[in-house]
Amino acid sequence: MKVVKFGGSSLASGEQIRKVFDIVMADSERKIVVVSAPGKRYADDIKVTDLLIQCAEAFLEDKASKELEVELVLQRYQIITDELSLTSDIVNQIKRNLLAALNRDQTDRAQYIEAVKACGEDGLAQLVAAYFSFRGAKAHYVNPREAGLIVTSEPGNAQVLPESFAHLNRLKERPGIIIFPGFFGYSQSGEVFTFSRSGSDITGSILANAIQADLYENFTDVDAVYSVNPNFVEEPKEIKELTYREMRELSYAGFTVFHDEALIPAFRAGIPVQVKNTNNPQAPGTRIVSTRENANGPVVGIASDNGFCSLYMSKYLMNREVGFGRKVLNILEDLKITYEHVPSGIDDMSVVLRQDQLNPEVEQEILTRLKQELAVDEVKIEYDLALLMVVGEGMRRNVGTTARASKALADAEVNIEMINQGSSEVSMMFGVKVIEEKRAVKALYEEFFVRSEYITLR
Ligand SMILES: Nc1ncnc2c1ncn2[C@@H]1O[C@H](COP(=O)(O)OP(=O)(O)O)[C@@H](O)[C@H]1O
Ligand SMILES: N[C@@H](CC(=O)OP(=O)(O)O)C(=O)O
Repeated sequence: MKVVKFGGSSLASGEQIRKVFDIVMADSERKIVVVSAPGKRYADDIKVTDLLIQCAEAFLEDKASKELEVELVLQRYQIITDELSLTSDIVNQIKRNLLAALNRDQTDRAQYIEAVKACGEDGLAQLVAAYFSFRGAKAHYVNPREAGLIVTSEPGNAQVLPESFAHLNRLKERPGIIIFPGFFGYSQSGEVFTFSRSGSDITGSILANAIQADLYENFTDVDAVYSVNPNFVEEPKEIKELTYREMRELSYAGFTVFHDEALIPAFRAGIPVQVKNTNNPQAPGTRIVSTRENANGPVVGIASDNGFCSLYMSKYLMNREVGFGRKVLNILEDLKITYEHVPSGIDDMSVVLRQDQLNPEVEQEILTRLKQELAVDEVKIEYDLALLMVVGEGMRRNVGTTARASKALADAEVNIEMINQGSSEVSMMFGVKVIEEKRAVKALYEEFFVRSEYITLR
């Protein structure tokens, strides 16, 4: 049995949904189909989830444009329905559900937005199920509440609760193909909560674990996971096979093609994940597994992400002060700030954070508390950093990878602000200024994928 997830780009139009139908019907093992909300049809298009967020905000603020915002959402479903020659019944049903969410109680703002956001996936799952039936397939929509997908009550950041897996396991006994909306579940008290953005990947992985699927197929709009972001380098090398650890590091560090939290449920059940292209299903794609046999050099991929800052502090004899690091992290915990890395020296320490967690007041509070409570000699925050992650299980066995990476960056005149060879042993992090991000990624790609191939060929 297989679980198949289709991303928003695979469901953005009637033409795309026809491809989805053909893919699912081509393999009778494809039992559960997880769908996202309609995504972008072209570069400047707006995803339905973003339209829904705008819509919820317009209702909360009682803006004059609120009816128009509803129309924009419904239009997307109407166009798809027309393209698939379905009757308007399905759009009327989607409209009723959306209006019910929009007209609900607004006391809890976050909860209100959650309920509206989930309408994107929920409506499209109903539409896709109607289309499959129209084409003569035995398929039906299943709601996550009815199926027992129970999650924590964290708006936009829900986590699956363990009891869900036993409930969802029963889905495999249902006849026909199940069309399941991704991205959200229900709390124990029955309220909708969504996963973090792009979280339909997580739903697919949870379902694959729950039914002990043989494979979790994740269909998107690229032929494979590439060794570097294809928006940075033209026609980058495809990755054939990756381990869960490598993929988790890469997706967390910027490979948006697969959600970083989506690997854990599949990994725990030992289910391989295959990333494939809806627009080119013949392409083999990328397989994510526990152990990898193909060892093509120490590095498998280079990811990058920006929007980070570094909180730097120094204090003479910091190394001898018991509890210094804990006190710094306590201050951040008090302010509910998460951190990414903590590179440190004898007398200094940096904490790398996502900078959207700071504002002038929070920044001032951190600086004041560090000076008053820890008596640091120097403290400063450096903004606009990009983190580059060089990933590969082969790095554990190879000597000199760090030297090669730093030389490549030096040759490209990229100033390295920070290096952290993490304890995971499969990754190495470089901090650079955001303006140098692309140049740095290209230099590393050249070093590990272009130059090394050239050398081997010769
Ligand atoms: N290393 C990478 N390999 C492949 N795609 C990548 C990589 N890094 C970023 N991407 C981007 O991820 C996109 C697919 O993810 P996403 O847009 O979320 O798809 P979906 O709509 O299927 O959920 C690709 O079109 C590509 O631009
Ligand atoms: N529609 C949601 C969830 C999702 O997974 O979308 P996509 O498959 O288009 O990344 C979002 O935009 O966040």
